[in-house]
Amino acid sequence: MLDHEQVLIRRGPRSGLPMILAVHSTALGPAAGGLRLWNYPDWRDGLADALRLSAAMTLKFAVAGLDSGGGKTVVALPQGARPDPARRRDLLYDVADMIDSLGGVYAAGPDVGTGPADMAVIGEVTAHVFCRPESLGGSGDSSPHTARGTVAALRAVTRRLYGDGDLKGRRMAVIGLGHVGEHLCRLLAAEGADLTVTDIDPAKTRIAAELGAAWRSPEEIISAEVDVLVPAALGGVLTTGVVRDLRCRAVVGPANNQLDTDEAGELLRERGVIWVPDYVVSAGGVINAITTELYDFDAGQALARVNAIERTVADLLEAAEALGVTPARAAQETARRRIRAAMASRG
Ligand SMILES: NC(=O)c1ccc[n+]([C@@H]2O[C@H](COP(=O)([O-])OP(=O)(O)OC[C@H]3O[C@@H](n4cnc5c(N)ncnc54)[C@H](O)[C@@H]3O)[C@@H](O)[C@H]2O)c1
Repeated sequence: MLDHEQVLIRRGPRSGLPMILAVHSTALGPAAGGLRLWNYPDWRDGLADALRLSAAMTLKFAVAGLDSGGGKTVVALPQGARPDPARRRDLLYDVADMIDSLGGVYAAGPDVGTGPADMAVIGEVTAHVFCRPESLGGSGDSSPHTARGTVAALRAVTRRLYGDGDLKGRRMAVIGLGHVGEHLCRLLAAEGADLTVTDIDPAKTRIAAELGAAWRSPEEIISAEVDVLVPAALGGVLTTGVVRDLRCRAVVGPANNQLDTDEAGELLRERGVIWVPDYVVSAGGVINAITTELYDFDAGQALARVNAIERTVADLLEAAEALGVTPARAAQETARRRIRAAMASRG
């Protein structure tokens, strides 16, 4: 059964590239979600990605308490192809026309392969875009807000484990010192957390030295004896093998799609390791962008919504315990309840 409200599939008239725009749900409000520019063996794999990612955005907004629905756009590049910089504008105009044709049902932001500069080009054609550069009135880079939201989630988990949300002296092991990871480590260092960090890029040891953080290899950090392991690199980090080796009390980070398999999720629960779904932890960036650009919140109101991730995570952990389910299942239930209530109130 098609779970989505609408899916547009087009060959871009200027670029010739396959483009998929999936609107999963507008039950809570107009849909939003990133534009992914990525390589796929076949354009249909891009379609599968757009369907999966747009449904995940519905969950993300519903759990975050935002009145937005899930959407996503994928431009499927052939394997090994790189977008031609001279023809990037063609590609972005093709996407912009597609977005504009929906008349505000869906707005796009950046995702893998795109950034604020691309949103500026899309904004030349349609108003339904967010995360344009700040110089153009957009909210720009979302990673500082994603990092801020991650700190809020870490506070909730720390309170759950130790009775208070003070991060001072708490041992945190951060995997990945990229855009989000570096901001996050700076915030955690300012709170007095005891940091261990890693990255595959040895140049990042400079950040560790500056913050007084211990450095481990990516292999070693998995079994570091810490309070919380914080994945902030790529997806799929939690395989069953990795979960068996964990010596932390919780895994809470912004990296997308952390669970390699459902089995790994079950094993976390059996081992008594708290895991909070990444789409809840990483919502700060999109919360800031959507609230400031699409809901006209001021910076203070947007920050309050990002910090509210602490309450969201605390509620999820409580519900999970009360129902005897994982936080992931509790998050899905929360989302379904909100969406059902919105649909019922619309009749
Ligand atoms: N940027 C945002 O606002 C945002 C929002 C939501 C989710 N996320 C997710 O957060 C994660 C980090 O995003 P980002 O924007 O910081 O990405 P990024 O590409 O800037 O940083 C990723 C970092 O991880 C490192 N890395 C890659 N593989 C590694 C490994 N195996 N071990 C250790 N380090 C490794 C890279 O060298 C890089 O420094 C991603 O999964 C992203 O999807 C980001």
